[in-house]
Amino acid sequence: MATKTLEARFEHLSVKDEKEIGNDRTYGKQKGSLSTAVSLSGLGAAQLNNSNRSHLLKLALQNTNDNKVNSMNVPASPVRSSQGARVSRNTDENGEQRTSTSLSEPSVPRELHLGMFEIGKPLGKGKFGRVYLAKERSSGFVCALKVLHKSELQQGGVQKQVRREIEIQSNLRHPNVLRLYGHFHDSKRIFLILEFAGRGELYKHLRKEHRFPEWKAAQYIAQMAAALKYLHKKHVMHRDIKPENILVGIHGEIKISDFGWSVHAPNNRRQTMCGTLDYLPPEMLKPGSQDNYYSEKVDLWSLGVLTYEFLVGEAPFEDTPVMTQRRITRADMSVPSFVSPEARDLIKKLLVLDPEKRIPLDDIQRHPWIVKHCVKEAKRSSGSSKDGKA
Ligand SMILES: Nc1ncnc2c1ncn2[C@@H]1O[C@H](COP(=O)(O)OP(=O)(O)OP(=O)(O)O)[C@@H](O)[C@H]1O
Repeated sequence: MATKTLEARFEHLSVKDEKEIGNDRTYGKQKGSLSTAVSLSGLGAAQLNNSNRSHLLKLALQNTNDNKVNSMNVPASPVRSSQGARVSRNTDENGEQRTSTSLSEPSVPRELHLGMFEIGKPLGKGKFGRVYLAKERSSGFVCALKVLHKSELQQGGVQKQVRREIEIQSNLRHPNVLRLYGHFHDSKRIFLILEFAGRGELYKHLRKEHRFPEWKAAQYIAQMAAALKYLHKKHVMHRDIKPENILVGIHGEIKISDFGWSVHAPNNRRQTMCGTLDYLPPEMLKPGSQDNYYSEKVDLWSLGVLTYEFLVGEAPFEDTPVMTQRRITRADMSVPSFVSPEARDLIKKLLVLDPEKRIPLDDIQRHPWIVKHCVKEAKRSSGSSKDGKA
């Protein structure tokens, strides 16, 4: 089935709650033929060996289906969310209020639930979530399923950020922004159905290559500029642009991810590698700076840091935490001589202390360094398609 059709399919699914789907319950034993029990806690089945796994997962997911309550029978009172999506509030038998969000207005509402997905290999683990490759059973649509434990979100005090991430990301549609197709939850977990980024984290590619050649860096920055232009037009500022928050699609295209996490504790790897401050713009370091003291221009500063790190292999203000802060507030950095004059020019136009004086996104797309590498690439690929090459 064509991708477009499959995506459309997700857009028309309404999101409903489940009763105890995949609760920390042990499956398998009740099916006498199996001696091994599968716990779906944290989708722990991923730790099973391959021969058992697919069969047991099938059984476990089938079981969750058997236990599913048809929540569509529960009377609901529709209200509007801040994003204009229709939100229904139902009360379950435990008195727990459950909320379901309809992303669009499907003529025949369908619910999302774990049983719709075949769970594959783990893709990674974040501070609060585990991410699995998954396939929607009826369409074969491949996606990434992110599982967040409500108790962990609560402990970390990040429920609001997750809610914001869901609200923001589910309304974004751009080739360089990771899609969030939908979400659902049970009493313990929240499941996010995400676009699968086949080539994984950009951060890992950068560490492996140490630094990118100029043509590659320029193409990534052009894609970032296009994505940020789209986001800023929608009044969304990312505020946490860094290689760890960028994924790579199957065709090598970048996908910005991690929305609504700007106040989220930074990734451990970066803490241990080079501190947590590297991408912070000077206006966010000012004492007492609040959300409303800075604008979407913060993303331009981070784009400058990103351009530098792509080309040099390390961030421009990398130092001890105190020195990094000091150097950021003075824009104190030097670009190594192996970086081309055009790239250096763009970095210097982005890493400007006054947010209003940073080069605008439109001008980035017209900058000689971007034009040089992206036009060449466009010509190369149109030439190869004329030749009938892939
Ligand atoms: N859509 C996706 N496609 C492919 N891999 C993914 C996808 N989403 C996440 N991953 C992988 O799973 C890992 C964990 O992702 P997750 O979003 O939970 O955490 P994170 O953003 O890396 O870290 P943190 O939670 O600390 O911000 C990622 O680092 C990435 O390797």
